[in-house]
Amino acid sequence: YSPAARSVTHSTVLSRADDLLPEYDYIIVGGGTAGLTVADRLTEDGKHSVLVLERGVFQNSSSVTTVSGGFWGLIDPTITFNISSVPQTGLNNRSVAVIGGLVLGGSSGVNGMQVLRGQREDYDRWGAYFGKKSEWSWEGLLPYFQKAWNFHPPSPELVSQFDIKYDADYWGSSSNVHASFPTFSWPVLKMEMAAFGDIPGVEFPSDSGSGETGAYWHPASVDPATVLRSFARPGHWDDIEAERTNYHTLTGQRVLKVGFEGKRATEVVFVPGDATDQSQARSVKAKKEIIMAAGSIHTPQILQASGVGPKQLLQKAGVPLVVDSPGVGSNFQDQPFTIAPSFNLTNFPFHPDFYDMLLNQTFIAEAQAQFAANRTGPMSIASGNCGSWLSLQVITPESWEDIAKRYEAQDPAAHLPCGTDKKVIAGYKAQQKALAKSMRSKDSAAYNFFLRGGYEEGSVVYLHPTSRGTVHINPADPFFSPPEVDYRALSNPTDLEVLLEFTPFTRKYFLETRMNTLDPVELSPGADVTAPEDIEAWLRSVMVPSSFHPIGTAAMLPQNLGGVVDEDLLVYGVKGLSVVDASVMPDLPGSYTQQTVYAVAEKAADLIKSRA
Ligand SMILES: Cc1cc2nc3c(=O)[nH]c(=O)nc-3n(C[C@H](O)[C@H](O)[C@H](O)COP(=O)(O)OP(=O)(O)OC[C@H]3O[C@@H](n4cnc5c(N)ncnc54)[C@H](O)[C@@H]3O)c2cc1C
Repeated sequence: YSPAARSVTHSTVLSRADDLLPEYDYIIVGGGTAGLTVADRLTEDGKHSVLVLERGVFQNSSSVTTVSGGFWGLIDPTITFNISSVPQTGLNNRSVAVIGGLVLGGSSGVNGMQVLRGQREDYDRWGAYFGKKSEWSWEGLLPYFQKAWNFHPPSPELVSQFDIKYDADYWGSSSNVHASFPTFSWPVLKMEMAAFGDIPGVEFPSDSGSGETGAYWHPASVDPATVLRSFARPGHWDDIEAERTNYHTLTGQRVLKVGFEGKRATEVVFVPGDATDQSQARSVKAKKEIIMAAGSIHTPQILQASGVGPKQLLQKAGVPLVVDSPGVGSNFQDQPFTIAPSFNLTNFPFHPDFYDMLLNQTFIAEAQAQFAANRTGPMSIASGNCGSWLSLQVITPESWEDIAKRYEAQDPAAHLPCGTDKKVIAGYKAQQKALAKSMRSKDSAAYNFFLRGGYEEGSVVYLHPTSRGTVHINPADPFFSPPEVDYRALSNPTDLEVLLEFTPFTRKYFLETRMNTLDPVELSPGADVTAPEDIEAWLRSVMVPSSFHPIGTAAMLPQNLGGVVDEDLLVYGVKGLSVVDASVMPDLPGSYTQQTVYAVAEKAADLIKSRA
């Protein structure tokens, strides 16, 4: 390979689309978390040529790299997309912001850096959709979780100060993507964590990666050598060991569609990122495979715009049909947030705390000086490192069985969008059975309280919602208009039933454990809001249907269950096209999503190499 290219780092970065080779073995659409992981693995033996086409650009500003606080990327509009969702009828017709990374490295470059794995049952459930022999299981994925991360244990001082449990056997040490702990943490967290143990049924597992429920400390995606964000770009793109002339990257390019010869995917059509029409469209060919990694919001858009999607939607948009794949853009899931009361701890003897880092100028100046001197202290904390991941049995010992029973008895079509395809309904029926089982399992988490370490707390995430949304191309403009994103929040009544249990449980945590000695006063919705209908009204007014963990829009499920990809991650009905990003997860793990995305991508790379 000898294109006119400049090697800024180790992947060969093409400065212009004119420098592209006419043909690559593999083309990866989206240089995000999954895309760069797969690109790195496919190019490491030097046998295959790979092109990554990414809509964002290389960006190494402080909003990408800064660890402290965790969310500088989220608020930087130059490296994120921000789409308004369809107004949510379940949320008083509010539209909510759909945000993800639009930068080389994708959402791993803007996320909150919390590294969590979910429960064993989550991955066994995925495999069970295909049958007992599936290699998608906890045991099947564990080697990929280990391969995906380079684990650095917490310091002995942190371990003894906070009673942190960890077991390095659940982790690996060879990846360039790092999982590490801060060098400092907020003193109140010791008590906040211990207080979970005052609640019957809450365990303290041996490691955050052991696949169990309970209260635990977990690492963040931070490189401990530099105390900068560790993510897919440094991990799988610029820190690779030698320049790879077979690994090409072209940034600032918006992929519009995949082109087919018959049923074989052969080319990718793209335009410069700022183009508003197709006049500058060009294409590049793939010999072996086109690999979709544009994330759960844009992978379904590109597939639909390419003719792979629900027939009626494509007809409406005037997109020629390549294969009727009703699951593309259905089965959309994310984890609701802001769904439990928040409390102010009015008798608070712990100093410093999380709020000092926000409000106390003297403390902030000291923390900055300490970080500048040796990269330690409060500024080494990202968005948090501990909390609880608890089963419905723990949350509501009285009602979990009734909730599961009522959910299981639902007509699977009843709460899906009108006109949902029969196969997609069958897929939901299978999920309904599996999720009802999870509701009854003490080894599956429904509720997550993530702790920040301040005098005010109340950040709760619902891990396994039952409502299903959609991501569809805008029929008026499939290519340039953002996709229509509809969470269909609270469309399944089981979600409200579960969420109504989160309020009394969270109150119990503050008022009936050792937390009570800190004189907690409820801030929102307020102690006088106790009737279910009032809590429901509050939920509908404040709930956000997303924790930025979208999945499921190109689900790995059997084809008769509305699946888009098979167990090898190949798109049904066509040849030479696969999906490797978060959209293949058939349902959510009981955790945040980045750790799983990396593990799935590592496995995807092996699957792709095995068919090379
Ligand atoms: C603000 C935020 C906070 C989060 N916090 C956490 C957390 O703390 N812990 C956790 O575990 N998870 C977190 N997540 C979720 C996690 O980061 C994602 O699940 C994961 O990174 C998704 O990886 P992906 O490969 O599926 O997609 P992405 O990493 O988003 O990659 C998709 C890539 O495709 C590119 N692209 C899109 N459209 C096109 C197109 N048309 N042409 C070319 N390229 C295109 C995008 O620019 C992007 O680079 C967070 C996510 C966000 C957005």
